Amino acid sequence: MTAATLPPVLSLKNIVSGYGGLDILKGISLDVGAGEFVTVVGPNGHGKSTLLKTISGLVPLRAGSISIDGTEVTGKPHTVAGLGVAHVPQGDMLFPEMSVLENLLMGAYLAPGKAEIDRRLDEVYTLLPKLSDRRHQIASTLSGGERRMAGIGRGLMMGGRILLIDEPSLGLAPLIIEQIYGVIAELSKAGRTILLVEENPARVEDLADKLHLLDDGAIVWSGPPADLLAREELLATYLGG
Ligand SMILES: Nc1ncnc2c1ncn2[C@@H]1O[C@H](COP(=O)(O)OP(=O)(O)OP(=O)(O)O)[C@@H](O)[C@H]1O
Repeated sequence: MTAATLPPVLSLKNIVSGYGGLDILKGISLDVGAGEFVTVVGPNGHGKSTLLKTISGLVPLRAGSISIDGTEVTGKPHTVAGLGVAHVPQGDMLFPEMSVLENLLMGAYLAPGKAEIDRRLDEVYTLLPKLSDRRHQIASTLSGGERRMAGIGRGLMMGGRILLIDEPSLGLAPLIIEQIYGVIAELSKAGRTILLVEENPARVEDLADKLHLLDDGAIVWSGPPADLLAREELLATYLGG
């Protein structure tokens, strides 16, 4: 079978979710193939974080379906994590009084045993050597960039093949954003499947295979990042520039 005929590893069909009486996602469909890097861009508050939380089961699905490797999932967080989906949430969500190592180990709560935990830890330290240097440092004393790396490292400790990454550049200085995207590019090159949400399409121009533009809980445009960046009218209408 060629790559084009392989079933997607993650497939969303008409998903609807929200909070209280309000639907935030209003029927989203998208596929992510094995090893693909897909980005969803859109302005603040239009449902990007809700999309990732719905996939990982943190926000209940109201309609539609989510499939992983062709099998529909129930949406319970531990079930989704057990299928290899790791969520790197916005704002790191580290345990501030724990060390880097303790935070990383929290990510491996579903790992089958110590040997597998050690294997994942080695992999994280190889990819993110700074975390190895700072393994005994308390998380609250890390810099913003180091915290973001620890958040990504904890996601990798979940053993995820499919990474859901929520606005990794949020609140970071430009140089640090470059470093974080360098790490994400390495993960992609190493074959991880990535679904990332971001406000700024230029950040993923050279990285993403496919980009979806989200507006008010619906996908209004899909294509390669360079095509969106060339469409000034779309950028002005949906992203304010
Ligand atoms: N727990 C919640 N309860 C009620 N409303 C919520 C909750 N979380 C998010 N919302 C609302 O859902 C909408 C979409 O929020 P979401 O965080 O998904 O957007 P976003 O595109 O990721 O924006 P941002 O980049 O600012 O995080 C917003 O109007 C937000 O106020």
